Amino acid sequence: MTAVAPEEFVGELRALAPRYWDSHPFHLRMHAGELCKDELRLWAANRWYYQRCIAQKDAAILSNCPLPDVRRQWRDRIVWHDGTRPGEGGAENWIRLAEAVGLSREEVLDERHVLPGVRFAVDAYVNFARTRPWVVAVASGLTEMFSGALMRKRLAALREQYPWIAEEGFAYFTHRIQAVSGEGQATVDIVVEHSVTREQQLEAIAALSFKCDVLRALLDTVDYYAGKS
Ligand SMILES: O=C(O)c1cc(C(=O)O)c2c(n1)C(=O)C(=O)c1cc(C(=O)O)[nH]c1-2
Repeated sequence: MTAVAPEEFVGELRALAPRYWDSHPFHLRMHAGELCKDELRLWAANRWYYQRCIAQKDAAILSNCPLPDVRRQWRDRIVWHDGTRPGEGGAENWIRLAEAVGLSREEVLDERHVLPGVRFAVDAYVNFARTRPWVVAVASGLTEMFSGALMRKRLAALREQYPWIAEEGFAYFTHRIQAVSGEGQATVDIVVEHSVTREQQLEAIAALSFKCDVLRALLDTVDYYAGKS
């Protein structure tokens, strides 16, 4: 099988957009202002588990990647999430969002609200990055092609529909929206450059599809338990 041209390959990756979680019923209810405080709290506490595992996922990619040029770029992601000192970084900003919706730092960090299905889905993502070739693991992060638009929509909806959430709580999104525009393109460039054969291209497409399943599984679980506690 011969590899398709880069534009066609990127088109195939983008064609997975309908599988992305932006159209998940839980997100639609969030954007419509239909979630109660407890449901937003459940979401924030469970998304925390995703946020805290992303740096480990990225470290797994780093450890499997033999190319200094790629590693140099990729390590910035770990710094972005962890910050350079305690009290900074994306993960910390997620905790501030959780606090703004009414959770204590302690109950976020001890993961008492993290649901089994969420843990399984996120752990599968980290294990994927640990065990698959580094470029395939990088491709699984290509949901970033779709996340900028979703985060902009979410930020506007949260400000408008849930005015009781203090503005400090939104630092995660305001920072992430900026980061993702650059990172999203950089990820596409790495995947295109290093997926040379058709088999590698197909593996990258399958990886993105897997990641869409991870995100959907996470939100299916939250949606199932929302309003039940
Ligand atoms: O809020 C969102 O909808 C959303 C989605 C995604 C994504 O599509 O994977 C990420 C993020 N946020 C995010 O904040 C983030 O740091 C992030 C890292 C990754 C990744 O796979 O490496 N995805 C995402």
